[in-house]
Amino acid sequence: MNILDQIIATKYKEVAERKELYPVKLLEKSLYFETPCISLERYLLRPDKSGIIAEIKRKSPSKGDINPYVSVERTSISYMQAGASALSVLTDGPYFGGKNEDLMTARKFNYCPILRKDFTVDEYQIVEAKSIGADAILLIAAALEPARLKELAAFARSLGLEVLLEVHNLQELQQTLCDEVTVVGVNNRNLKDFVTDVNTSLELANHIPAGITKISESGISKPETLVTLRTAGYNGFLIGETFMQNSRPGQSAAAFIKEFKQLLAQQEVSA
Ligand SMILES: O=C(O)c1ccccc1NCC(=O)[C@H](O)[C@H](O)COP(=O)(O)O
Repeated sequence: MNILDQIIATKYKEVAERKELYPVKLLEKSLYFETPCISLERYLLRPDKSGIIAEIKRKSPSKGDINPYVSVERTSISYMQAGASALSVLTDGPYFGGKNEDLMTARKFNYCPILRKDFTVDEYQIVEAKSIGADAILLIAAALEPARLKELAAFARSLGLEVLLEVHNLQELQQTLCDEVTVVGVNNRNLKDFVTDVNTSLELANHIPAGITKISESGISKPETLVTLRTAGYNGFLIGETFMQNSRPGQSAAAFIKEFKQLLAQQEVSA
């Protein structure tokens, strides 16, 4: 059993418990059901933005504690002031130290797309995502049968949420890409050994159909890497650890984005 299998097994149990505690009828009373979602895809494609989705991540299976007592209010605001295009908030508790309240805090203080980064296996979690103010959800190809993934994607779209389809290889991409998905994320982290390699993104870039918004996820630690990924056709870059391992993640993001923009300007001059 790899770590993803373990997380998913825990998630099914958690969802069954939450359904009892907070029934769908209750979640549907949330005011966020009246609020239109902010498009992640649109923000990633905006030329005035960096394409960075800055993540709030307290801990992880690969690194253990990263920034367990982070202030979500301060960090989310400073990420957006630094020039991030969107926020990603890990809401999984057992493996990532997150909670729904983290996303609700980020929602309260920011007008920007927010990805609920969790391990979605059931429609209930999609209703929950909408009820806490998320704009997009994650569906992981390695965790779902293709037909089930399509069903969940269609359900998310029916609530106005965007779907980020996460793949690790060509087979997953070919099996799961469907009409309901317009944003694909390539995860550079091998979930068997946790090794990250951005070549995973570079190798898959040309296999993702034109018209799909492409995101490279995990293990990005240098602004130069973003330039390479952008040249390969990526529109978005999901970054957690690199920022979160700093006591002030927003400052780390600001320095990173400044350098990225300088590199892009140099690239334009020399083109
Ligand atoms: O981060 C992990 O250790 C991990 C392990 C198992 C499943 C998922 C995991 N991470 C979730 C993510 O997708 C990342 O948080 C995200 O892509 C950002 O990655 P990074 O910039 O490397 O923190």
